[in-house]
Amino acid sequence: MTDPSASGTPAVPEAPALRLGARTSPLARAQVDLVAAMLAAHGVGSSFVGVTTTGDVDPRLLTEIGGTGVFASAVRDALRVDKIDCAVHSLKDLPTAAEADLEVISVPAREDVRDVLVGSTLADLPDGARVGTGAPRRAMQLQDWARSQGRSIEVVPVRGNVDTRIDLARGGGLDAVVLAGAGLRRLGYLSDAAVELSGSDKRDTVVRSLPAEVLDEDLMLPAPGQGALALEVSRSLGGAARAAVLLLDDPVAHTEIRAERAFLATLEAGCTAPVGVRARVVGRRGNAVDLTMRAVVERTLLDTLSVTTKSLPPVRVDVSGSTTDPARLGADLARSVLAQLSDEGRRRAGPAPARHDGAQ
Ligand SMILES: NCc1[nH]cc(CCC(=O)O)c1CC(=O)O
Repeated sequence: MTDPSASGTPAVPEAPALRLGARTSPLARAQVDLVAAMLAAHGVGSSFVGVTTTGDVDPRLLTEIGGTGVFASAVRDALRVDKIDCAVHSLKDLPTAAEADLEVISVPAREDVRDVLVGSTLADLPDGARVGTGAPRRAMQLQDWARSQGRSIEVVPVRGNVDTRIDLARGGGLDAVVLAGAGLRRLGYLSDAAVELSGSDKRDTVVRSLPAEVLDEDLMLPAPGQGALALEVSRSLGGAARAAVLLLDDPVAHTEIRAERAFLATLEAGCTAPVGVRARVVGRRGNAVDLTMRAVVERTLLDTLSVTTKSLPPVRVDVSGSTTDPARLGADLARSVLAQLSDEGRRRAGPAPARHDGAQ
C-alpha cells in the first residue's frame, strides 16, 4: 500500500495516482492493499482513503439494520464528493440495484468462493453443536446438512468483524463459526496443507491456530458474488484513471458475478437473503461462454409459503448452457425457482374445501 507522500513517481509517468476508498476494517484494508499491488504491477500508484460506515458502528445484526448496502453507501458518498477515485467493495455486500451516477467497471480475479467452518471440522462437531453465523444463507445450509446427517445443530446469530467472530469459537461459547474463505485468505489467516495420513490424502486446515474445514460447494453454496471485489467509479471518471481501473478486470470473474447477481436481483432478494448461488465459467466459444449455475433458496422466500415450511429442505436448482448474456441465464434460473415456489404455495393453500358437514 502506498501513501501519497511515499508513493514516489509511478513507473508509468502519465498514469494517475488513484485514491482508493474503502471501509477501515482490517479486511477492507487488506482488499485495498491487494488492489494497490495489482495497480502497482501496472506501474500505477495509489493511496488509501478510509471511510467509516453505518455497518461498522451499529452493533445490531445486519438482518436487523435492514436494507442492503449499509457498508457500501458511505464509500459511495466519498466517490460522489470526489474524495476518492475508485471504491473497493466486497462485491457480495453491494446491492444489485444500479446507481445512476456510479458504475462497477472492474471485477478482479476471484479469491476462493467457499465458506469455512472455523473452530472444528464437520466430523468433530458434537451433536447439538452451537455454530455461529448471522447469515440466513449459512444457517439454512448448515441445518440442511445436519438434517441429512441425522444430527442437530444450534445456529447462534453473531456478527462483528472477522477477528471478533473467530474469537467466539475460541472460548467464546461456540463450537464453531462460519466465515468466507476469501476474507480469511486475504487476511493471511487460513493455512491449508495437504497431509498424507495412512496413505489417504487429507487436508490440515487451520485458521489462527483453530481447527477448520473449507466447506465444499455441495454442502454450502456461497453468497452471490462471494470472493469477488467490485471496483466502482463515477460514470464521469475518464481518461487514464478509468483505463487504470479497467486493467484489473477479470472477464471470467465478471461473467460469473453477472449471472449470480442477476439471479439475486430477479428473486428481488438482498445480500442477507437465504440464497446461495454459484456460477462457473467452464468454457468459451467465440462470444459465448459456457456457464454452469447451481443455487439453493429457502422455501419461505415467498410470502405465500407458511412459516411451517421452514423445517422443509430448501429448493435446489441448476442449469448449464452456452450464452452471450450471463445475466439472462441467472434470471432464467431465478424464474424457475419462483415458479416452483409459487406452485407449491398454491398447492399448500389448496382450493377451499367443499363443506358438507353439519350445514343444514
Ligand atoms: N458480510 C461481510 C463480508 N463481506 C465480504 C466478506 C469476505 C470476502 C468475500 O466474501 O469476498 C465478508 C466476511 C464474511 O462473510 O466472512
